[in-house]
Amino acid sequence: SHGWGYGANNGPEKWGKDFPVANGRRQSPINIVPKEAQYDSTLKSLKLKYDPSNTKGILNNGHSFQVDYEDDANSSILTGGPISGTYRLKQFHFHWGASNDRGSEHTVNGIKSPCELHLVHWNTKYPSFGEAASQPDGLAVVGVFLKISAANPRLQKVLDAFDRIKTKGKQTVFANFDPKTLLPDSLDFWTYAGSLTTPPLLESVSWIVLKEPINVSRTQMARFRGLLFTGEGEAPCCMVDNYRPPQPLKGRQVRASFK
Ligand SMILES: NS(=O)(=O)c1ccc(C(=O)NCC(F)(F)F)cc1
Ligand SMILES: [Zn+2]
Repeated sequence: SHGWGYGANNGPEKWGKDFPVANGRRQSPINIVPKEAQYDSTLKSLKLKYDPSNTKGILNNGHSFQVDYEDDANSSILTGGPISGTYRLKQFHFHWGASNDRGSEHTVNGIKSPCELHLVHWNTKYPSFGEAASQPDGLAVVGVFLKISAANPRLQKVLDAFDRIKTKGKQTVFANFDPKTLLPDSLDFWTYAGSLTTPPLLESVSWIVLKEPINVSRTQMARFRGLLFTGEGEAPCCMVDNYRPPQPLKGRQVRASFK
């Protein structure tokens, strides 16, 4: 059967058929309107502590590529910000467009970025990621926008792995990568209660979207677009436009950690 994807027949407009929560009350992504975000002085600063030796590998999962981390100890964790307790890093991945005018999931004042990084963490009050993913306070995802600028040397190691994960299902060894190197100087953020942006669209995510983008060059973006949605031996389909558009806010409040 044809699973979900980003094509005309299985894309975001069709997900509600198999996943009715697609029309739920806390869906992601959203359009962020900075002027309507409420500054909340009680928000703590974000604390991210990552151990590069936890890096497990890099995988083309047919929707994006992700870098997976060991999560059987509190060595790569997120604390502070809007969350209470300790959340462990599970993986990070990206969403991007076929051209530089689109690709991000969150938008700011209706403006799309060419790419968006998601660092996915789960609440250690639950026994596992899978368990946490079904709880309203189970996950915390840090979103970082990428903007076209000079080449970002911190992305090079990720890009250099693409030749080995070109097709769906391929994974390769990837070691000692510190995701902290992908973060901007400022950890100022917007935060709101949302969901996974891909099926099963579970409403379990505390979203933490950084205000400051990181750089990516046109050439580096072109290499993202060289990955394939399709598996080896299938008619090749470029992995591009793997983003869900903004969803209705439905009365939710977006808070800002900064004035
Ligand atoms: N794009 S996102 O919102 O950061 C995002 C993050 C994680 C997952 C994920 O682990 N899906 C598999 C699961 F949990 F079993 F359903 C999907 C989307
Ligand atoms: Zn994502």
